Amino acid sequence: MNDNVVLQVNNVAKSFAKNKVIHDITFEVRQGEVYGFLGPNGAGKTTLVRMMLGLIDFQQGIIKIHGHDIKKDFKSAVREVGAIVETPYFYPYMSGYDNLRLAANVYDGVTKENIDEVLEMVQMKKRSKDKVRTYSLGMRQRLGIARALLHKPKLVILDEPTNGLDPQGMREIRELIRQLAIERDITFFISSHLLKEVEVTCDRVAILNEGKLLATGTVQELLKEANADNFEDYFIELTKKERELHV
Ligand SMILES: Nc1ncnc2c1ncn2[C@@H]1O[C@H](COP(=O)(O)OP(=O)(O)OP(=O)(O)O)[C@@H](O)[C@H]1O
Repeated sequence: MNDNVVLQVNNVAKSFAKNKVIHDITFEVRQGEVYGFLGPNGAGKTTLVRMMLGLIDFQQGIIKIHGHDIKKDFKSAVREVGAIVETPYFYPYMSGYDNLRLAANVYDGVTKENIDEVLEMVQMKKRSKDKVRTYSLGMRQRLGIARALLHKPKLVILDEPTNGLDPQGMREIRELIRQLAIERDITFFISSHLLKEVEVTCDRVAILNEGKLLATGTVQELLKEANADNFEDYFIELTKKERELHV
């Protein structure tokens, strides 16, 4: 394996009963990049994220995290991942700090210093002694990212990280992700249906539609290849072509 590769998804397919929802997908994510997994509602993003975390099984292909096969070497693979899938849950009547302390019990060797460090990283140190019920949605999301970082994972997976946030909250999360990737060399895999969000946050993107991977690359590369000048037009055209093939 190339040391630079943190996530490998190789020829992966998944069906629910007879309904194939992921079709032979292959891509890889490199150390330190912010990778956007973009697709309309129902494309299969959450399904793939859950497969990557070992939460659901799949019939075909291999998923490796930092070289560890999620099926054959589950413990080593998940040790390398931090994730937020859906809205992170916290005990509302406990402080942010105490919530993290509780979460830290799950891992070996996470110290008080590690908790302080992740709170600092997401700029939540000042509010960490306040009860979570007093936090805004954006603050809860930042605390969720702190929790995902506690065991120093190689890869952080965020499923729709700005869902429900106002524009200011969205920008804060976006800037935090970019900052952590650049300053801490943390690799992010972000699933989203928000084009603008992915365009401004991610180094490279994969476009998923009806369980099929239609394109991968930087936004600039994709636009150049298709001779398009705006990402929204490109995306709608690309997914429309695919839809038309099926009518
Ligand atoms: N447990 C399940 N049983 C049967 N079908 C499922 C199950 N989970 C997901 N699906 C189907 O798989 C397809 C992909 O769903 P998924 O939730 O992964 O899409 P998504 O891209 O995350 O969409 P959204 O942006 O709306 O969350 C959909 O057709 C969905 O109905």
